[in-house]
Amino acid sequence: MMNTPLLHLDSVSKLYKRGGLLGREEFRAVDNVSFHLDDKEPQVFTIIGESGSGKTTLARMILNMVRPTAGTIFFKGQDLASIHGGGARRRFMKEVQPIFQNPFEAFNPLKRVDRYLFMTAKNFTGASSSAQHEAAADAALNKVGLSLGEVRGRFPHELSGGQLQRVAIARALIPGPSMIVADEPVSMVDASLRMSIVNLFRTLRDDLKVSIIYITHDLATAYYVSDRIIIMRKGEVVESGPARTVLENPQHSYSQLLKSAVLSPDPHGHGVLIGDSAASQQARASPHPHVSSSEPQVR
Ligand SMILES: Nc1ncnc2c1ncn2[C@@H]1O[C@H](COP(=O)(O)OP(=O)(O)OP(=O)(O)O)[C@@H](O)[C@H]1O
Repeated sequence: MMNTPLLHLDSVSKLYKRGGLLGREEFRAVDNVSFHLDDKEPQVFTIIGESGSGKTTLARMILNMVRPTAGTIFFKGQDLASIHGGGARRRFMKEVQPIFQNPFEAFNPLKRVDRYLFMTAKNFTGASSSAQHEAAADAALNKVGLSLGEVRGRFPHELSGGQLQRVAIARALIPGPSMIVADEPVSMVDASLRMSIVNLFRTLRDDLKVSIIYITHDLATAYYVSDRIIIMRKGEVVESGPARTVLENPQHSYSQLLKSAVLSPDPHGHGVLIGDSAASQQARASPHPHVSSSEPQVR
């Protein structure tokens, strides 16, 4: 018998109405998406696709911030639509934590970042003394390679984008979640630091048994970090499966285009991930390393 999945999306769609009074039409931002994450083995599950493919809408539905128009999302067997009231919401938020694209928007510029950590500890760990809140904040910061000493009293603008995104990840860890939904978490981070952030996801998966939903348009980090991948296009899943299989042997023409954008042929006819060579230096210099004018736009 299959055990209850951690997360299960069953034929999930989101429709928006578009246009003015005349010519108003329904637009499918997410179209009949189904997948599940196993409860036993934590994974980095990547949702990849170009701009407008519905990734953020899907993330918001998984976070229970947006209701699907059709279909059902289950977390540990519970239908998200059945979560009502403060207590139930808090229990869900303790289990499923978000990380957003721009840490400078996620933190109020006038508020010291350590306050967010203390508040999260206060709200989610049951600890009541400020010494306990500080200990929880420091422990979470240590998991992302920082310490309370480094961020204490600092305002967001006093940290780099990479540091601030680490603080956001530390904050997300304080409640002890079983899943983190990270929507484009590295696109505002300096290219040279991206790999260190996605590496962190693997550490969290292995050491803390947290499942990560990694939403991105960045093929290089996706290829490197993912256990499983779904590729979205215009709201639909066009391909899914183990990351290596999908990216090494894409079946769908759109996935093949994606592959050609991130892999370059080597003399033996195998694809080579843009890695350590001149190509990667060029990739680091460019905000969209996998995109060149002759290749598909993957944003
Ligand atoms: N609240 C809304 N009302 C109407 N249309 C919306 C709404 N939210 C998203 N959309 C539309 O749904 C489509 C999918 O958007 P979504 O943000 O999910 O895509 P995405 O893959 O995350 O793209 P990006 O990487 O640019 O954020 C887009 O065409 C967008 O304009």
